[in-house]
Amino acid sequence: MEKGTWEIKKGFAEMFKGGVIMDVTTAEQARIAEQAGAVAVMALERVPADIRKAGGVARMAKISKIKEIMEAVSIPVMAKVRIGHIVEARILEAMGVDFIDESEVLTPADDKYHIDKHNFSVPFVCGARNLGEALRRIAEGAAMIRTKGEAGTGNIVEAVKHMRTVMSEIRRVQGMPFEELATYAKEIQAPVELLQKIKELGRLPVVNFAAGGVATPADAALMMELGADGVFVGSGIFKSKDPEKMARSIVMAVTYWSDPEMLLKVSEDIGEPMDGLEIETLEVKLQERGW
Ligand SMILES: O=C(CO)[C@H](O)[C@H](O)COP(=O)(O)O
Repeated sequence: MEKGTWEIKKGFAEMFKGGVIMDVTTAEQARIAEQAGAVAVMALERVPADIRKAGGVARMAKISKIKEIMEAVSIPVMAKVRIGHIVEARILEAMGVDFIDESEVLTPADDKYHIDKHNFSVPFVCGARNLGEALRRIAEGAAMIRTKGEAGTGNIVEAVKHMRTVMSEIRRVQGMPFEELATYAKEIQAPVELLQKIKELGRLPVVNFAAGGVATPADAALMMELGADGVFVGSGIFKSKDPEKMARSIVMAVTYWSDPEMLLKVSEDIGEPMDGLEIETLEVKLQERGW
């Protein structure tokens, strides 16, 4: 099969729809994620709550760590690179990871430019807080979008804000006559061709997951209710008191997000969720990285 075409990259991301992608830092965590029913894992050095706590520069995970995770599971393995770090991305592509996340959770390598993702065979996912940001990333070649939220806080409010923003901007585009699209494209700094596509499809042209701050099964189901195609969870699982239970319950909640009886059942026995942080108290907002 031809490798690395736009259709293949985009189609691969579509296979994750309705699923949960879990951040993992060890082979052991990757196995927990796979057994819980994650559709993919994201290899990184530390989960966002720990990155936030430790401060300093957060980079691509150690090669040995990523290899260990790739060997431990049969589901796809994603890994993060710093925004604009072309070489970290080339290294991950050479390793054969399945997907790259050009992520604001790591310290940016470039304060102006994101990676030209068309230059890679491996597909990329990128974060966005609004439609303009999502479309700029897609124009650069991202085959999947995730709303940013505020990673590592266990606070769902920013994830909700970003998903609601993207969805309401899509609805606005749907109602716009064609002659207004060019001006709106200029306003949100997005290519007009992509806005035309959105008007046609009534959604983003790639899969859009929610991320950043999911800490309970109810949080995960809320993001599905708001229109997410699936959910990324990191700290919410591995900073909870019982990661195995929490991972399983979050997967169930994403599958049965519209069934309150089922949500009640899967929310009953999850152990203690991670501690949460108020957004107003944060010194660093990861969501502000990238543009
Ligand atoms: O950047 C990500 C998506 O790839 C993180 O996995 C996600 O944002 C995790 O956030 P949290 O730790 O709050 O669940």
